[in-house]
Amino acid sequence: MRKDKDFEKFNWFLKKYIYPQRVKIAFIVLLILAGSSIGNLSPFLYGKMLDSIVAFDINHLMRLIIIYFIVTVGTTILSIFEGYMGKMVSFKIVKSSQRDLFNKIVRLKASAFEKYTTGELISRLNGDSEGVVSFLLDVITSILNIFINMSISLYFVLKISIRLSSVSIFYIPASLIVTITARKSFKKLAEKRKVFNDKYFGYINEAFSNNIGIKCFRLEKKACKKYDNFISKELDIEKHSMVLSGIIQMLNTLISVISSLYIIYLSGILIKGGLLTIGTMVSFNTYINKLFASISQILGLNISKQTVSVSLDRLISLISEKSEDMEESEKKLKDEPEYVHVCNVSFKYKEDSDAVINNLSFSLDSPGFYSFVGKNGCGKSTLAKLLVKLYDVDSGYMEINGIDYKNCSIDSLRENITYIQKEDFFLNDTVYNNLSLANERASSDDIYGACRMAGLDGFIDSLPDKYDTIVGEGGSTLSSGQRQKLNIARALLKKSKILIFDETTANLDGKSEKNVISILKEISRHSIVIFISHKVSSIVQSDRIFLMENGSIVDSGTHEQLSEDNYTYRELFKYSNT
Ligand SMILES: Nc1ncnc2c1ncn2[C@@H]1O[C@H](COP(=O)(O)OP(=O)(O)OP(=O)(O)O)[C@@H](O)[C@H]1O
Repeated sequence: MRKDKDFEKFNWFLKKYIYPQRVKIAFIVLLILAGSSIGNLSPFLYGKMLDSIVAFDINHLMRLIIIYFIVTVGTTILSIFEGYMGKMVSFKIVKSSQRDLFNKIVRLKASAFEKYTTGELISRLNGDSEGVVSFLLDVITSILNIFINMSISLYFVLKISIRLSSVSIFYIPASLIVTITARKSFKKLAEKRKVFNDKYFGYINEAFSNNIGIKCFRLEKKACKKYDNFISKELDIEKHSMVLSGIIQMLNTLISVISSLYIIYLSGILIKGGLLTIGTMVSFNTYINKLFASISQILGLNISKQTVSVSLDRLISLISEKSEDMEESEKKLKDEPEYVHVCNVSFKYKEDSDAVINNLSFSLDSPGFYSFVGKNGCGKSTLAKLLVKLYDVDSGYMEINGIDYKNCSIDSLRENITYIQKEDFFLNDTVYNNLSLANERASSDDIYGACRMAGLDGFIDSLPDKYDTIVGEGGSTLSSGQRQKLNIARALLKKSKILIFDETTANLDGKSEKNVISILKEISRHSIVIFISHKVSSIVQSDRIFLMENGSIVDSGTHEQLSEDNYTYRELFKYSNT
């Protein structure tokens, strides 16, 4: 059963990534075979040269030297060419599997994304496929060669002396026992190393991306100490690996030494009895070593398979995660959306956690400025995420323009709903390119116009390279208010009929907030604007405010109505100024 599983996963990888390169791989195999067939002549020639020296046949020795020189140069040229081609093919296969993995990762469902840390994903993307590809290519390109080497060596070994070849009766079973015993330990070690790498990359990513927090809380020492802990854990793994390799190496050396000494002892007896020459003894030694090297290569591949199988499991488990495109539904929004209905919706992030959205219902049937307010953690942002189908509801029903969310294509939904999330989303690119992410079709004039409306034109003009200024990783060179204004400009560029803003005015100064709200009010004349905020000054002009508590909507109305009728609402904004 286990074997079948292993076969299945290796077969899957072979078919998907190695098979498309079959012609080049076949050519590499041919090069290897040609190289090793010529190379196999060397020990034979060497033995003959020694015998010519002993026989004082200098003319024959000269001929043999010339042939030996040609054979050596020829094999080297073939091996350089084969090495180059091998690297190219391996690069292509690794990159094609990494491309697929990257495509998969960026399309993972938000819920699947939460299962892995960033470091874990980086570790799987970079570390796992390379190991698998190099192992499989190694097997494919060397297996034939190994068997040819084995057959040729075996032929010469048996031809030179059957009595000397009896050493194999000890060597082969002894080596097999060592390999089989070592396999399990190497697999366990590989699993341990992968888990370590995931945590290590996760920590590095965390430490670098939180560098300001680390500075502010004076955590540099702690951060370095934690890094030292990682080093000592890695050292433990390395030690374990070295001890294991050391033991295996020791056992293999013992097997080899015993075999060699046995050969020398027996050769002595045979030479004394005139049954063997010094030259043939040297040739025999070289061929038997080649034979043993081929056997140990096969056994080595068997051990590597255990390590690679761990990498392959990790690749497959990531590839088999649910991605959004796997669930892409057929129904597309034909027209621009005009209404959204949410009926008795409930949702929890994890199976075993409490519901974050509880029997929530509301309808937005016409353009307007709709605000969602409530205490921290009451589920406002979660609701926004459900509205763009980042998560699927557990129960209840959501529809947009008559299409059930369950059947509505994610592409068409997100094309028609602009969601400006609370967390910043900026690439380390120019201001211009960051803006055009919202709408690739937007012209320069559209982009300049949107920035003017968002109150950004003065600021952008003051930048050294204006719109070509690089904003830094995550927009780190911009202030939080400037980032929010850029987000408003993005929303203006996307021009959709439904817009969701999650705390988009939280960091704006009074004047900028007023400007942004008046723009959004203007947009809300023909679009549905959903606005999440803790600032009463941002929501006071809303056409309707939904008050949320524990994942449900408990009341709704205008600011005046709620202020008058609802105690919770009054308490919520008790300390805010309008
Ligand atoms: N990815 C997640 N996985 C698990 N739980 C989550 C996740 N995101 C949010 N939560 C939990 O869901 C609840 C609602 O969070 P949500 O962000 O929707 O609240 P909110 O009303 O927007 O809060 P705030 O006003 O503080 O922004 C919280 O208890 C939070 O801990």
